[in-house]
Amino acid sequence: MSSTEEKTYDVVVLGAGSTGENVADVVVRGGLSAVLVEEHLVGGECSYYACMPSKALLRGTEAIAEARAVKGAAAAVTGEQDVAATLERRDAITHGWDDAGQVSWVEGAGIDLVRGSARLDGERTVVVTRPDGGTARLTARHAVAVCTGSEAAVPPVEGLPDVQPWTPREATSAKEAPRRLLVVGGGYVGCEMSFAWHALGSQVTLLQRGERLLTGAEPQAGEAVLASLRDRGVDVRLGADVRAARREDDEVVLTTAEGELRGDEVLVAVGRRARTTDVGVDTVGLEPGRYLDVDDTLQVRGLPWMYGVGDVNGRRLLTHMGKYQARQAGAAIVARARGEEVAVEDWSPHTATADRAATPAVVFTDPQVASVGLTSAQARESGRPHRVVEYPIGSVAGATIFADGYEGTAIAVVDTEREVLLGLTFVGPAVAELLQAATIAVVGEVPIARLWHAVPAYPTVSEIWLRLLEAWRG
Ligand SMILES: Cc1cc2nc3c(=O)[nH]c(=O)nc-3n(C[C@H](O)[C@H](O)[C@H](O)COP(=O)(O)OP(=O)(O)OC[C@H]3O[C@@H](n4cnc5c(N)ncnc54)[C@H](O)[C@@H]3O)c2cc1C
Ligand SMILES: NC(=O)c1ccc[n+]([C@@H]2O[C@H](COP(=O)([O-])OP(=O)(O)OC[C@H]3O[C@@H](n4cnc5c(N)ncnc54)[C@H](O)[C@@H]3O)[C@@H](O)[C@H]2O)c1
Repeated sequence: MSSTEEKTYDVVVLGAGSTGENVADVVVRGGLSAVLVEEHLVGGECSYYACMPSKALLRGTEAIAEARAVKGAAAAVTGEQDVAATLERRDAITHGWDDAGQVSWVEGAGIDLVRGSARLDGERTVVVTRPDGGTARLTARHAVAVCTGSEAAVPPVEGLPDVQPWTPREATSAKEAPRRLLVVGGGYVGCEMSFAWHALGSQVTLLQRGERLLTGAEPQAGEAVLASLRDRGVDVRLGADVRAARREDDEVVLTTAEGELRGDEVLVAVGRRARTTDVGVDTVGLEPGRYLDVDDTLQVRGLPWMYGVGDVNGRRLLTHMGKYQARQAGAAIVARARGEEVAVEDWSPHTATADRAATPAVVFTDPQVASVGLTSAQARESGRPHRVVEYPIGSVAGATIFADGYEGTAIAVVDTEREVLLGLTFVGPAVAELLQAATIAVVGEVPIARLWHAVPAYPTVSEIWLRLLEAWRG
């Protein structure tokens, strides 16, 4: 495309993260033309600075812990983790931050790609400033899908921006472990990165503002993760109030209510904010910097040609949910382009109902926390009649085989009126793989009476399902 070229597509997608790629793929499969505009790496945060590198940093430690938890196998673990090799494996998993593989997938999928920074310029129009300074003007016949994601939020702490804190990007791509790492925020990123860098050699201090870690999860999850972090030597301070930050030579100094803390780096992991500041949303009457307000077909309210998909709408900041929304939004865009009816009811092919009712998530700490649907607190707030059932996972035969001294807990929230599951949380080693069965039970609203026929194979950890049913029956 020459620097002045103007081009029209059926669909223009801003941002080629995991969400944008999927929107483009679905609409092209539906017979529409699509272009993706990307200013950094095709594949987005997940591939290069989030899910993939963070899990790569954690996996070695997890594999060692699994072997150490089995008498006999433990004897084979005679050394320490090879930190350099773990970082090399992380680098291989991120393809050295080179997106050539994803670019070739985009080409193979029949999607056009334009490199550069995209801004809306009124209805259905996007202006791209390319790396060479040239511009391109793209017009959408049917839809503009804004999939520009989110970025790290920085709390209003005096001096914090000046100390150049690590964001999750630096925490997932660092080339070596800092000797002392201060972590502000005890949510997903703060907990996962505290485990990772502690195991890779850093002395970690984790500062969480509230009285619990992982505040959105069942309290048992935060308690188990807290105990495990402290047990392995991470200094976790709850109720921490970071008031100021400064650099002194090579040190970062944080001032808290309890005094000063010193580190070599500070990771700020206090949540995200929408990447809508420089996307030209003001040219279509929206306020920059806010999450896009969308309906269940991911259409921006009041702007029927515009969709906000993935992190940028703030509904569920998870890769798999962004991709799910992309499938639903893509199907809605195709249907509307064909003049077909779009089904707006729950669980239709065009709506992202699971965002509200059945979002699965895993925190990859040790223990892992795997959850779907409502927690007990959310069930309480919803006012639905429900009962909470809890059972220790360590007492099922499969867990005894899996690891000596397995500790974990399963919590089921049951709708007492309809006798279906509203939500499940598993806390324990390797519980991530229990989650899809739970997601199917919640999404399918499988009656408890039928779940008795879903017999878990013996001796697997899935036997926890049977124990939960027995606990429910009493
Ligand atoms: C440390 C960390 C670990 C995580 N781990 C997990 C995990 O294990 N599992 C999970 O499900 N989720 C995880 N997440 C969340 C996950 O990374 C996000 O939910 C996901 O990446 C969102 O995808 P997206 O495509 O919506 O946005 P992004 O991946 O942010 O993609 C947006 C794209 O838009 C581009 N862009 C932005 N503005 C413009 C513009 N103006 N012009 C052109 N291009 C633009 C960006 O460069 C980017 O490539 C993690 C997040 C973090 C921070
Ligand atoms: N495994 C995964 O799926 C995974 C991993 C990482 C991130 N994510 C996604 O990314 C999102 C962002 O993660 P995150 O950890 O940045 O946010 P988060 O919302 O999970 O946690 C932020 C935490 O920071 C605390 N906090 C806020 N302000 C603070 C302050 N000034 N001082 C100290 N603590 C403060 C909050 O109480 C909260 O517990 C997550 O919500 C999740 O959706 C997912």
